Amino acid sequence: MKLHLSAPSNQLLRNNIQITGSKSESNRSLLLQALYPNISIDNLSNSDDAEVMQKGLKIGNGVVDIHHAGTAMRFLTGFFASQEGKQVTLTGSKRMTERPVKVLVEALRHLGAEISYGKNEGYPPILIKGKKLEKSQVSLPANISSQYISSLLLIAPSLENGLELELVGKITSVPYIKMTLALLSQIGVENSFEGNTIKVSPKAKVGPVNLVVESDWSSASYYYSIVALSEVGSEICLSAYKDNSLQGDSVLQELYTEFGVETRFEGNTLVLRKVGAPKGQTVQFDLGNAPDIAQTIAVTCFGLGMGCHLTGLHTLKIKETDRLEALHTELSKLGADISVTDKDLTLGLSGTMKAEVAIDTYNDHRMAMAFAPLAMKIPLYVNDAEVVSKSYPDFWKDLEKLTFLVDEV
Ligand SMILES: O=C(O)C1=C[C@@H](OP(=O)(O)O)[C@@H](O)[C@H](O)C1
Ligand SMILES: C=C(OP(=O)(O)O)C(=O)O
Repeated sequence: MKLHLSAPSNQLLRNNIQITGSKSESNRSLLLQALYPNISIDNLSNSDDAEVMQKGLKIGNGVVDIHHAGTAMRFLTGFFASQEGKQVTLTGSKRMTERPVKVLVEALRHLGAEISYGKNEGYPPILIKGKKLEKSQVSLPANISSQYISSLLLIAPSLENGLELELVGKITSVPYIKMTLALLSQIGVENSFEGNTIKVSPKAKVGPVNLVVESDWSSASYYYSIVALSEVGSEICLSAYKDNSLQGDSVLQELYTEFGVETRFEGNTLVLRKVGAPKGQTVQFDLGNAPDIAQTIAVTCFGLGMGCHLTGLHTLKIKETDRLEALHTELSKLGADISVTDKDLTLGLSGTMKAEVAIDTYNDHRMAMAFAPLAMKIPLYVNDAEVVSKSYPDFWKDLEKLTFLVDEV
């Protein structure tokens, strides 16, 4: 599906949007619920990733296809490896077979798991024969993906002696690890994270306990971008959020003040307001703790004619696509002065912005959603726009609520 996008007739926005639960919190909560059936969950994500996670958890034996869902791939690997009697092949989209799982597989094997590779060493598909994991201590590199660590932590309380992890190297995407530990605390599992050591106590029974998933902050980022690109005085209300979020992307509240966007809470509603011009001509952010908002921020800067230097982007090359390359290609098409390395991105001050460019999305939901706000400034096309369903199936409908013109061509 190719879409043509153009701006709302009135650039002074006033809208309310309801966003469903965080896919990260949802997929963790679903896994914990499979281990501890006394858990109930509210405001679950309606994303494809949460759907494949639910389907995957129900399968006893056979092939589990998790499509593009990185969290489902990593979390289900730990889950099935620790479930005695289960025998599954975990696979996914072509891109998923290029996203590494070796660190996780090695750690699980060290704990006693039986996992082998279906095709290429270190990558899905993987064949898992569920076993009782006897050991309770393992060390693993922490600089590639935090999802490996979260996968181990989620099954940790179900192991006889709990788990002690020693994290080696610079720890990446730390808030996602803390989110996992916070959810364990919410279901009454004792844990600690000191220095590079994480300890989780065993727990045989949980609950009953209700987990209320906060709405998705990564999805909220696209509205931050829209408000940043709108007229002073614009307001968008998003629900339902918490001011003590478990999601690292809630750092948007601070980062977007640089672009003249202020955030306030009215109960569980997040109110984004454009209060003035950006503070400066360039921004410099380390996004090692919030990698999923890198695309949004780069595009916001381009739309505002600002420069930026974004660091801490070393994980972007192994996500849904190589996001650094994809940003380089697509922003260049629009006229940006952009350079990337394997861990950072630099955007020069931009003057021109080419209209009617067709943005390629590379099977990456965030490419489609990050570029959409640019329609506030110039009409553009988005190719394969259905990719948004990975995390936010209602995205285009919600843009129409803001009176963007969204036409299938
Ligand atoms: O644990 C999670 O829910 C996630 C962790 C992050 O991945 P990395 O730790 O691989 O950066 C993030 O990019 C992803 O969207 C979701
Ligand atoms: C990287 C992402 O997801 P995952 O790794 O779970 O596929 C994302 O949603 O931006």
